[in-house]
Amino acid sequence: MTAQAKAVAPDAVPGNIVLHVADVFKNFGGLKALSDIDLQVEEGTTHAIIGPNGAGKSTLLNVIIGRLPPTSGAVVFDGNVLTGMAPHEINQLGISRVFQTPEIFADLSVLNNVMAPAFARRDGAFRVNMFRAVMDEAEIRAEAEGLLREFGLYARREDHAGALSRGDKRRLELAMCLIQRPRLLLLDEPTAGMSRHDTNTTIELLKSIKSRGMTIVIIEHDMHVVFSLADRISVLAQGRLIASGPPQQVKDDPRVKEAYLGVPAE
Ligand SMILES: Nc1ncnc2c1ncn2[C@@H]1O[C@H](COP(=O)(O)OP(=O)(O)OP(=O)(O)O)[C@@H](O)[C@H]1O
Repeated sequence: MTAQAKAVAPDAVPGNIVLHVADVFKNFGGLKALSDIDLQVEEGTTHAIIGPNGAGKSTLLNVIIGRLPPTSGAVVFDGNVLTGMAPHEINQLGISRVFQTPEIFADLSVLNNVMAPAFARRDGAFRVNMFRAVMDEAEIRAEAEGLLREFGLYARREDHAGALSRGDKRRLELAMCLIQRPRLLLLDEPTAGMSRHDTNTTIELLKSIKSRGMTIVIIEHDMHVVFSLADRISVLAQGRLIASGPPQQVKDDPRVKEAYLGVPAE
């Protein structure tokens, strides 16, 4: 059976698995960046993907969002095989990604940055959440302002987004994702380069997003962030998934200690 067929077989994917990375391999020439990755993300959970530098985390994220085709295997989201789809089609299905380098419109106001994705969805650029087609500008503005209040950016709403601090830009990008009401939020090192204070603010924000039942996949180096948020942790090392499970189980796994500390597993 092919990986793709296996991924969509009804008995292979339990009902509450929203994302299934099924037997994915990714080679760059002779380099095996990902080998035999099988990862399942349950709806409503926060699933962290961790691993030492060069383990394959960014490659995995890029395969999920369609920026890189897998060499073999498939990614299935909510019953849809994503493999072969363009990144914007994957976004339309309800997957939003917050990038390491915030992708915002620097010359637009903070408020307009948050409103822009909602207009795009309302005006037909997005297929899902069609109820948004009836939203008028006042409703979109009210929702955007609400998000900015929650994210501590309301006072800056008329400022150019380019003038925000690094931490505020990342929170703005998060608000731009949330106004699209994604079903899955992918976070690529959301606190990279942040001060401890900014990191803690972002953790609290993500906890609040998580408490609404959002499914989150997070790639993160900072273990304080990982253990503050994750319900499940999957560990990549040299392109292979070496452990996956609840945080304490993963923390105690000798293979994980070996991957991080170079201490041989018993
Ligand atoms: N486009 C590419 N072409 C060739 N090799 C690549 C490419 N992208 C990544 N690699 C290689 O694949 C391996 C996995 O890289 P990847 O960036 O996915 O790791 P990572 O876990 O995200 O690392 P880091 O934590 O340092 O960002 C590395 O050996 C990297 O050099």
